Amino acid sequence: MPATSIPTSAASTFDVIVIGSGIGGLVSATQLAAKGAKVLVLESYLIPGGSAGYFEREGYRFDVGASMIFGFGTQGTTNLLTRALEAVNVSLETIPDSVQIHYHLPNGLDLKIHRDYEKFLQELTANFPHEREGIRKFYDECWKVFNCLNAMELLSLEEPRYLARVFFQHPLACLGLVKYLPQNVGDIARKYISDPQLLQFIDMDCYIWSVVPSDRTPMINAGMVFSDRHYGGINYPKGGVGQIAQKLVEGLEKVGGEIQYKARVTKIITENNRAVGVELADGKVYRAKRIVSNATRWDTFEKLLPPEEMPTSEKKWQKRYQKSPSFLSLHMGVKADVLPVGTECHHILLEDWKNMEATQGTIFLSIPTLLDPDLAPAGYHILHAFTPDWIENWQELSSSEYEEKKEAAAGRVIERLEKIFPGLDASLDYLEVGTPRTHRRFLNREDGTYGPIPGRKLLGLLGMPFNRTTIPGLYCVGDSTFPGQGLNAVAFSGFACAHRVAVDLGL
Ligand SMILES: NC(=O)c1ccc[n+]([C@@H]2O[C@H](COP(=O)([O-])OP(=O)(O)OC[C@H]3O[C@@H](n4cnc5c(N)ncnc54)[C@H](O)[C@@H]3O)[C@@H](O)[C@H]2O)c1
Ligand SMILES: CC(C)=CCC/C(C)=C/C=C/C(C)=C/C=C/C(C)=C/C=C/C=C(C)/C=C/C=C(C)/C=C/C=C(\C)CCC=C(C)C
Repeated sequence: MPATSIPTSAASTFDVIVIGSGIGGLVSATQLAAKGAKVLVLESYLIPGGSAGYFEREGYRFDVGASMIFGFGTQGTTNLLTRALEAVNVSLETIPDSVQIHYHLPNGLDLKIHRDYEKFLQELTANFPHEREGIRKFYDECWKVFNCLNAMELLSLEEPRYLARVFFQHPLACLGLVKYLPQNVGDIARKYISDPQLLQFIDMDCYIWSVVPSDRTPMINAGMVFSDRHYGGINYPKGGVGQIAQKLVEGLEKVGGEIQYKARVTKIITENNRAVGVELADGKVYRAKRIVSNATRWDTFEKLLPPEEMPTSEKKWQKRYQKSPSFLSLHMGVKADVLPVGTECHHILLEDWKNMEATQGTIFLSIPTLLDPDLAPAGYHILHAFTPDWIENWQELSSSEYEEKKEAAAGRVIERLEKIFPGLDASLDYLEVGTPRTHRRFLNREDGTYGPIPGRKLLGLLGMPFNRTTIPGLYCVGDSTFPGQGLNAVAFSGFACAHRVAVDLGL
């Protein structure tokens, strides 16, 4: 790779530069700053958080992405968001949700995932009484994975001394994880369950967070999600999801780290094939001993580095994993009386199983104001509906065609939601529609993707890369690293990345 010379006078030097302030980037930055590293975070947008950011309109505070948050438990080791905040002496008030999801599925299958595990099993079993034993065996096996994870300190799997230590401290838990790392949920579910509709339900229970059915969803991740929803539970941060990033930044600055906004990195600078600095859109240059990219792997290796020099390992990864769809999002403000008493915060709507993975098939709906009413004016609620969609469907349109297409698509989503909330359309006070183009523009994510998904059935999590890259000095963090999408998942990647970088820096 050709060396780029950096005028030393224009360059400031740090131990670590983190490109992007998504939760993966911020956890990594705070961990490193807390260990004494001189850290600079460069964020292209005006506020931190990335897909866990927020925006305000007419008295409403909307979460940019999903409002269903894992990782805020109080016990064990898997409550990584709680731990990340604690590490920099900050905390957040959270509001527990007693139901993870209310499913509205084909053939009248209507059920809730209760925080209470036994209550959830009872409700599922009431719908599939002939599968009573299989249901318990399957979900109990997910607990085995979770219990292994929840027994040990979660750090970098690329650090041999840590691996030796956890193996010595928790040999059975480690061997349990080694067993599950190459497995997918679907294969385990099929060991115990044969009812096709119940298997479809388990596909959906995976799809809503992994964006793929159970046979392509890693068992380790399902063990986390299917158990932690009952153990640590789903807890909403008071003030909105955006508070998580705001607090992490507060903590980062408290321990001496620095963040700059409107600082778009356009280039990772290499010298003798080693990452040594970054260049911003305004021409500024910063140097650091280590560079951590919280941009997606596609953005990192195709835009921030010369695509023609992409390492072979990345090319191979791109063959195994593809970009998931992005979303069409409707951010709505509605009159409160449209929601019947007892409405849950999160809903999934699908009318026909064959559309589960289709474009604008499954509808995800969050109503965070049921947990934190202060996010909307008195007497109103926020409804955030989103449904998978692809960038290709929204390109090459004139601005009037784009607006018309958004309006028509939003109309269809609202019409479908009327089945759960009759009168929704008439109760609308505010509506803003985002498309894959919006996600690409504001989140800086190639094609607005939600993250990587296996292009075909893979061996569980074994194919997901850790944080080091083949370019010395360059690391990746966030959802295109092990273990993938989800705030608690990218928080893990942040801990792991910081651990590996800290060891490499001798901290
Ligand atoms: N309920 C939930 O679990 C929930 C809610 C919201 C988000 N999420 C998850 O969060 C994950 C994403 O987290 P993440 O840590 O991978 O990152 P992210 O994509 O959310 O954030 C990356 C940040 O990097 C910035 N950035 C990108 N390129 C840049 C550049 N060249 N220069 C400067 N800044 C740049 C972006 O502006 C963004 O703020 C997703 O998997 C998503 O599902 C989950
Ligand atoms: C030593 C030896 C021998 C060995 C070793 C072994 C080991 C130790 C291993 C280990 C492993 C590990 C650590 C792993 C880890 C993992 C993890 C952490 C994972 C995690 C995961 C998580 C997840 C996946 C999460 C997710 C979530 C999500 C995505 C969410 C989302 C949501 C949404 C979208 C929403 C929906 C909505 C509605 C419904 C509305």
